[in-house]
Amino acid sequence: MRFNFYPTCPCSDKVWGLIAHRDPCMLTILQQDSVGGLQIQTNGQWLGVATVPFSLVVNVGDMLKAMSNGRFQSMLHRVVTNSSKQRLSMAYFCNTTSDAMIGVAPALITKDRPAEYRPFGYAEYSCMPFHPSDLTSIHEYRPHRLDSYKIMPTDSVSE
Ligand SMILES: O=C(O)CCC(=O)C(=O)O
Ligand SMILES: [Fe+2]
Repeated sequence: MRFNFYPTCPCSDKVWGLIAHRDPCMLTILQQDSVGGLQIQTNGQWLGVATVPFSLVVNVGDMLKAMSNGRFQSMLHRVVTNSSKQRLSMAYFCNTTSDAMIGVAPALITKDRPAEYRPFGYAEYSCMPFHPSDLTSIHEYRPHRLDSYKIMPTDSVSE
């Protein structure tokens, strides 16, 4: 569980509350107050997540993306700062144990949709640094950390 406190920021056009990232866990259950500021990236566009009273935001993490063979997407998200209102959010991260091996659920591997990821340890994954561009060029495309475990289709040899 993490409490995120975002103080008011006089340079809200230059400072991120939280830089763009994907959650590394299975699922995040987020309670946010009414200030707003959470944004998700979809089709290259940043969209604000509405604040709905008494509701929770459920965010898919990278582990669920891998286990579902990409059926569930872990969204890139960030938080912008606000020059006049402080903000509070509470994130509950649903995690595997740190020694868990993560793999695509066998029932979701088919001939038409082979496993997209090789098995990996959650501990190794969660220690992997964010891509350096996370800290510099927020707007650029950056590879997904899960891509390190992607199974590349082998070129078939034609006769
Ligand atoms: O504060 C928010 O709305 C998002 C928090 C978040 O993305 C996180 O804690 O991973
Ligand atoms: Fe997050």
